[in-house]
This record gives sequence, C-alpha cells and structure tokens, in this order.
Amino acid sequence: MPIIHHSTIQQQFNKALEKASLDKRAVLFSYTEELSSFAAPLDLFSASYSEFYGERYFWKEPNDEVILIGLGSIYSLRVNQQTENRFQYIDREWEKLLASAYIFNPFDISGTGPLLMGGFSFDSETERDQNWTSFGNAAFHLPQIMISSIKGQTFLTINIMATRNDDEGTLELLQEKVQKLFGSTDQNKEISNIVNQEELNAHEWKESVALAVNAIQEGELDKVVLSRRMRLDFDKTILPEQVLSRLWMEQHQSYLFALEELNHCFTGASPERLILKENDQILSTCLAGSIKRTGNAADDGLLGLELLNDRKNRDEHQFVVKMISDVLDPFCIEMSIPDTPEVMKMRDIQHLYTPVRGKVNNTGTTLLKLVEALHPTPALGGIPREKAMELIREVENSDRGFYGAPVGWFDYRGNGEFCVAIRSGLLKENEAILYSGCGIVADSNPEDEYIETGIKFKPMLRALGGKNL
Ligand SMILES: C=C(O[C@@H]1C=C(C(=O)O)C=C[C@H]1O)C(=O)O
Ligand SMILES: [Mg+2]
Repeated sequence: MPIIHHSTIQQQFNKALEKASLDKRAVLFSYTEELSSFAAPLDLFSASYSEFYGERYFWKEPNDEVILIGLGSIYSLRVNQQTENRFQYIDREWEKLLASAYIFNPFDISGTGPLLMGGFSFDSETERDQNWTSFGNAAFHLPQIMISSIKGQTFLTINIMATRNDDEGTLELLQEKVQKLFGSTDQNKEISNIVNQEELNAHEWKESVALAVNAIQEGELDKVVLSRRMRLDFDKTILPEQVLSRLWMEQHQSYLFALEELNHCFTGASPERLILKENDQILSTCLAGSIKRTGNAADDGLLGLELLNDRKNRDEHQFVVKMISDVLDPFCIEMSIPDTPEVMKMRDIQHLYTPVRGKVNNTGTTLLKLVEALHPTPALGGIPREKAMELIREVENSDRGFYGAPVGWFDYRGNGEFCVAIRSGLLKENEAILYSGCGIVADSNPEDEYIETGIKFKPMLRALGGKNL
C-alpha cells in the first residue's frame, strides 16, 4: 500500500499551486516514491478498470526490467493533421511543460517520474480511417497515476496539472484515489468469445504481393513490406486486461503494450525494438527474415539454421541492417554492429536479428529525433523508403493506423524506449482488427508470404481465443 502522506508532499504541492496562481496557467506537479510491495502488474491494471477504462496505458519490455502502468490522462499531446513535424511538435510541447514543472523524484532511474506513453501512426501522409481517428498521427499521455516496476524496484508517481482553481483538496482527492486503487480487486469480468473470424481480402493481398515482386524485379525498388488484416467479432466487449494477460503468458519475451483511447485499445506483443535510449547509450534492433516453429526443439534448431543460410531471408534482413546503421551513424560517436545476424526464437516464429548499439554524440539528440530518423525502417516500410511508401499507399486499401509504427514511452530526463508495434490489433468493443505483414523482395513467393503473415497473426489470435492455431 503506498503511503504518500508525508508533510513534504503537501508543502511541495503548495509551491506548485503558488506558481500556477502567479503564472495564471497550469503547472505540472509530479511526485515519486518507492513502494515496498506491489501486486502483480496486470492485477493492478485490471483493478483500475472501473475508475480508468478508456485512459489506461501499459508497457512491458521483454525482460520485465521495465513495466509501466499509466492510469488516467491528465495531459495529452496529439497530432491530427500533417500540419507540422509531429516528432518535433511532441518534443517541443513536452519540453515546454517540463520547463515550469515541479518534479520531486529522488530516484535517478529512467522510467520513474513524469513520462509520456503513446505512439505514432505508421503513415502521417495518409488520413486515418474511422477506426483510428481517436489515435490520429500521434497520441501521447501523461498519466495521473503511474506505477513503474524497474529492475525489480517499484515506484509510484502521481501527476497533477495544478491550476489556480486547485487547492490542497486536489492532492487529497488523488491520494484517496490511489488508496482506493491499491485496495480494490479485479471484479470478475466476463470473458468474450469469438463469434466470427475472417481474413480480409486474402486473394487480393496475394495479387498485390505478385505486383510488388514484379515492381522489384523491374528494378523500381528493392524491398516493400505489405500487410493484411483479419477481423474478429465477439459476443461482448473485449477487455484489454484479458488480452494482455494471455499475451503475458504466451508471448513473455515480447514487448507488451496497450494504449486505450476511450472504447478503442491498440494492443500487441511485438518482438521488435525500434530504439532504446538511456542517457547517451542507444540500442536498436534489426529484425527481418522469418521461418516457422514446430514445437519440436530439434526441428526448430534445423529451421533456425536454414533461416540463417537462406539467401532470400538474409537479403530481407540486410536491407534493414544497412538502413538502420546508415541512419544512426551521423548521431553516434561509437557504434557496434555484429557482422552476421542471430536467430531470435519467439513462440510461433523465428527471426533473423541484429542488434545495433551506439553512443550519441550530442545532448540535443532526443529519443524522438532518433525515432523520426528511423521510422519506417525497411522492416515495415521498404527500400527506397519513399518508393515503398508509395507502393504501400497504392496497394493496401486500408489504414495501418498505429500498426507497424513506433509505440513506447519517454520520461522527463529524455530516456525511454519504442518498439515497432507489430503482432498487434485494434480492439473496439466487440470487434478486433489484427494486422500482419511481411517483407517482399525479388524472390518472394505470394503463397509463402501469405503463410508467413498467417503465422504472424497467431500471437494476437491465440490471445483472443481464435481458431486454427
Ligand atoms: C511486418 C511484420 O513483421 C516484420 C517482417 C518480418 C519478415 O517479413 O520476415 C519479420 C519481422 C518484422 O520486421 C509483422 O509482424 O506484421
Ligand atoms: Mg519475411
């Protein structure tokens, strides 16, 4: 149970109130303390349903070293149109908010203190369709209550946008809310069941793969990633906590994320890191090239070797390695990239994987600048980037929304992490749309790529109780 009744917090809050009153505008007040004990993260997420449904944000990185639960949005940054650079806009507004903030965080640990959780759309030059309007081209939230579990230690951060209309009561109310949250248990919620499962435009998709292969063979481009969708209908509203808890059990070595926007939730279990930044250290991951798993360790080992030695998959992968290293190079004073990829084994699939480490050369290099430079990598877009984007716009007759785009968090010190939001889906009440894509290169075969995308639906499909797995 968190105990945030030290007299210091009230004194600090009073200072923020004074400033808000003097400045005649809202001032961020943020207070962090360590918690001695902590329920299972997903139990807490689940218990927050009645108070916070529609404004909950969840993040877990593969090793459980950073788990973030954000509840309630007290400040959000959104970009709806392509009026200006969305990455710069978020960076600038965040910096402005922090410039006048009162932050009390005795811990020099990234992921504690005020932070934004959210993501970007895949393509800001196309319009979001009705599924994705509430997400826009970028949606980030500063949670009112945030629980961070960082390398085994747990922290509580409360955030308030203090205005001159607030008084001591505001803080007390929030403290009560926190106590209530930690005291409540999950109400026994009913599980939703699938009543309909359908792949959308499977035939047309294979045709568009053949078309892309043609364009590549003609020399118009080298690689393009094409995605397709699956639609699921349920007998009742799907709850993100239920999906997350299945993903937690079944896809533990992935990034787990959930971003609620009222009755919509974008969630998934992605194996792909876009970029991690901790002070001047950065880490990106090239992930491309895939082969199935069988459930038999010996067979999987052989398949892994086959993948490592397969020309087509190595080509697919190498485009990503080259692009990520080229993009990060100007930002770095040191970089290290292994010469050959390794095999990353997930529950349903194996990928070629190359980590790229670097040390940034400039304190002005924000995480979002790196995200901007990297997105979309050829693991989700293609080579050359613009040509691939044009082809995607032309042949994919639907909006990717946040699928395949950067989703993650960054804190007030500039540290944070983004994954590439694949193996994901949009939950909207009793309907879900799942996304899956794959890299098309000169010797891609439409039927094989179709099968590969089928495997990539599995993590979400299984978490949702789907069939044919
Ligand atoms: C596009 C997806 O995955 C990407 C495509 C891969 C491939 O084609 O081999 C492998 C990993 C990801 O970079 C997806 O899962 O939807
Ligand atoms: Mg592939």
